[in-house]
Amino acid sequence: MPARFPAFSGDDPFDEVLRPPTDESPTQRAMRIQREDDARRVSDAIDESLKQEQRQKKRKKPVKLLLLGQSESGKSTTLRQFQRLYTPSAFREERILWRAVIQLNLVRSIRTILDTLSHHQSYIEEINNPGSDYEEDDIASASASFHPGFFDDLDQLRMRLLPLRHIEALLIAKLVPPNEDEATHLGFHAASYNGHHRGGGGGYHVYSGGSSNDARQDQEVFVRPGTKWKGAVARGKATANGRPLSVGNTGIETQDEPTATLHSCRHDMITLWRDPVVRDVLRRRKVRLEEQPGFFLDDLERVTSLKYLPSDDDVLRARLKTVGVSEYTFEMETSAGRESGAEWHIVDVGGSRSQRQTWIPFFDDVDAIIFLAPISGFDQVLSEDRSVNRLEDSVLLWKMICSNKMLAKVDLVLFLNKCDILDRKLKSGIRLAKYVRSFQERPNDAETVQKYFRAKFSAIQREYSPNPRKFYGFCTSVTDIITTAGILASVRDMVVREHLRKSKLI
Ligand SMILES: Nc1nc2c(ncn2[C@@H]2O[C@H](COP(=O)(O)OP(=O)(O)OP(=O)(O)O)[C@@H](O)[C@H]2O)c(=O)[nH]1
Ligand SMILES: [Mg+2]
Repeated sequence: MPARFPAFSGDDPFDEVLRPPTDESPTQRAMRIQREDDARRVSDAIDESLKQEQRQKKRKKPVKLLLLGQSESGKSTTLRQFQRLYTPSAFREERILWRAVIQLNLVRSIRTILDTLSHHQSYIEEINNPGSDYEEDDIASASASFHPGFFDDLDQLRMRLLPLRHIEALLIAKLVPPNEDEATHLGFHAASYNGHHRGGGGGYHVYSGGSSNDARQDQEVFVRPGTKWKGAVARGKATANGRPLSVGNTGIETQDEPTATLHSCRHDMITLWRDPVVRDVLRRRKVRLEEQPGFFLDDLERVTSLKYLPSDDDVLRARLKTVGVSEYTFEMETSAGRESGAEWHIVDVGGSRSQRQTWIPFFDDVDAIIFLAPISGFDQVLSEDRSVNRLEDSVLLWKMICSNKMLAKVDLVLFLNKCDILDRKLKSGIRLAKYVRSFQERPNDAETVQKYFRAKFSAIQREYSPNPRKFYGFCTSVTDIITTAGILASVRDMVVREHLRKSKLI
């Protein structure tokens, strides 16, 4: 085959062109050297500016943090803590928008109490039925705390609390976008009746009547992450000509109706929650509202006041389920050492089982993962699958994350979360060994239990990680402002340090 180009002579083809002319005069030579020096200076300046740009880019590359864990593990709460600490003015401005969420949490707690009482009442009716085969002792024990007229009083209370049904619908319409179909049942609800309610399922419903809103009202309220729902609530707060605008999808809200109604119902709600008989029924039916997310019954007076503005603590304790995956981007507002002003992307995901396949695209280019394992859930089941123990689910998820090859180089931060609830449970006499046999005869106190879990989760990390990596474990209660501030500051410093180290290696 003929060669397309003449054979390469070995001489530099540019030599001929660039070589100084042989007949160059001294003046021409000086001018040429001057030109070449100028050109070199320009070229060096361009090189330097390119390098600067590159350095700038490396420095500007945002810190990317991914929050993972099962539903209700505390991911969104951790994100709120980051926002509270590092973008405090934005967090403060948004507090009022959480009022609707907290009001809904409260209304739902009241509904749970009334539902529990209804079920207990129908159980009593059933066991008292002449044809029933219940033992005398069962009957006596189930009815023990009821004084004559209790159920009549309860019926009247129910009637007076009827407006809460409308308020619940209003608040849901405000928060939940229309046409959303992913939602779980109010997990706690089903749990409370599971294995207790032997009656025919009848009983009264908390609120009379039925509507197409009933199905929505039985679901756990959720939002797609981002600020859309906040926009909807904020629009609801806007005023035109001094008059409040209609809100959400219903257009039926008048003057801040939820606040006014909750205020007018407050005495009845307080009576219900403080009643020793009601507490006794909740205890018998193992309904531990205090341990449930979005618990505000102990703050009824404050939360139902007409001028209620959620505190930081309230915002952290509010419950709003996440569906979907979203990146929250913010610049650290406060001075955070050298990294003040750095851009952070924190990815918050929905943790329920149906949501987990949406996590994978976010595994790319992550600096660190905070994995939340709520260790207080050792005696609970998932609300989306009641055959699965929560702790077991967390352990399996942790194994999956540790062994995932895409995440092999990502640093892992583990939050063994909800330690405050764990502590209360252990103190109330619930024994870990009953649910985790390998715990054996160890002392059933918070310190030993936390140490045990820490060792187990660390061992999984070591065993399942494809290669050694940085790993940090903390025992947390992410609703607690003071302890969490310290932990997040450590996490921030650690993540930033590693981020810079990796940027320098690029
Ligand atoms: N007592 C207590 N409550 C907590 C703690 N962490 C979170 N919570 C509460 O638990 C509830 C659930 O927390 P979220 O942050 O919404 O959970 P999540 O992981 O984002 O859940 P999904 O959005 O469903 O995936 C909220 O009401 C929180 O206030 C904790 O350490 N202690
Ligand atoms: Mg969430």
